[in-house]
Amino acid sequence: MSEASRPTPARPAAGPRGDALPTTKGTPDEPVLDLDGVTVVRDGRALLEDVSWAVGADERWVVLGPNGAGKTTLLQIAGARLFPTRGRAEVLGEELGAVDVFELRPRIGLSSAALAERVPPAEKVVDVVLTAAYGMVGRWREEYEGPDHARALELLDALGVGGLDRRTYGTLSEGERKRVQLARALMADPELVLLDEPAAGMDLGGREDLVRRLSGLVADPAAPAVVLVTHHVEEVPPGITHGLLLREGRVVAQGPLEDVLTPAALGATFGLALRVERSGGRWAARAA
Ligand SMILES: Nc1ncnc2c1ncn2[C@@H]1O[C@H](COP(=O)(O)OP(=O)(O)OP(=O)(O)O)[C@@H](O)[C@H]1O
Repeated sequence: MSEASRPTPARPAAGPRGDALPTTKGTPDEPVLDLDGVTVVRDGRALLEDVSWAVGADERWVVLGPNGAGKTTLLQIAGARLFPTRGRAEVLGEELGAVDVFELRPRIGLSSAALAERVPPAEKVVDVVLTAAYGMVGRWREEYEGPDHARALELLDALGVGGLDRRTYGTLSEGERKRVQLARALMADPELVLLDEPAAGMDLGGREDLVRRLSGLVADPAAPAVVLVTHHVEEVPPGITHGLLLREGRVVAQGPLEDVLTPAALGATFGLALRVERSGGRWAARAA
């Protein structure tokens, strides 16, 4: 299945080896995301209500909220997969509704459950990553060049799944799939990286390893803007600079992370009294 009517190859840049995630930052000085009064209505119900939010090119955001808060819906707007019912959304300087989204999407690295479900189980792991260079899911008749193949292998390696490139996607564990999805999100040298619950389904060791690798990504000044969605403050990697809290489609709080991850704001978001602790750049929350 294809995301784009005409595949447009991206030009990935070579990056460092090892633990570092090879990425290159985009150029814009303007916000990579600029939402103004965004409302999304389905079946007469507002899934997002009057959301105004700007993400700068140097910022790394986490979006937190309970089940059904609208986090994925917000990421779908940010990924140019969904249009607002009301309000205005600019992604990478382009207004949704006034731009060809098929040209916009290859500039965005998206990792989401919806996209993952579209990967054919028989697809080779390296191809799951490679096809992102063409904005596609599922290999068809594209010709991939040597540097693209090398970059896909490099990304798989950097995410700790370097030995799985010849396996089929359907044979991977959930944690392995998450890593492959992340490699795919970074493949096309995106200007904006959107990660929807990247640690969901991972065991404790896998989660900690992923948080460490994501921390390396968000700490890299050369990396693009990142927006990470999660339910758990424990999954917020050190280096995340800003937070947005959502409840029932509305923004409860947004801003610098330390101002947002407070017991009051998190308590209002999740609907219970919380204790919040920070240690070594990591966060933890439990019922008070
Ligand atoms: N196409 C749709 N039509 C109607 N309702 C929808 C549609 N898509 C999502 N919803 C509803 O919108 C609400 C927000 O969904 P969304 O997936 O954005 O929440 P979320 O914060 O990502 O939730 P979770 O943490 O459980 O993944 C949910 O109640 C969901 O059932």
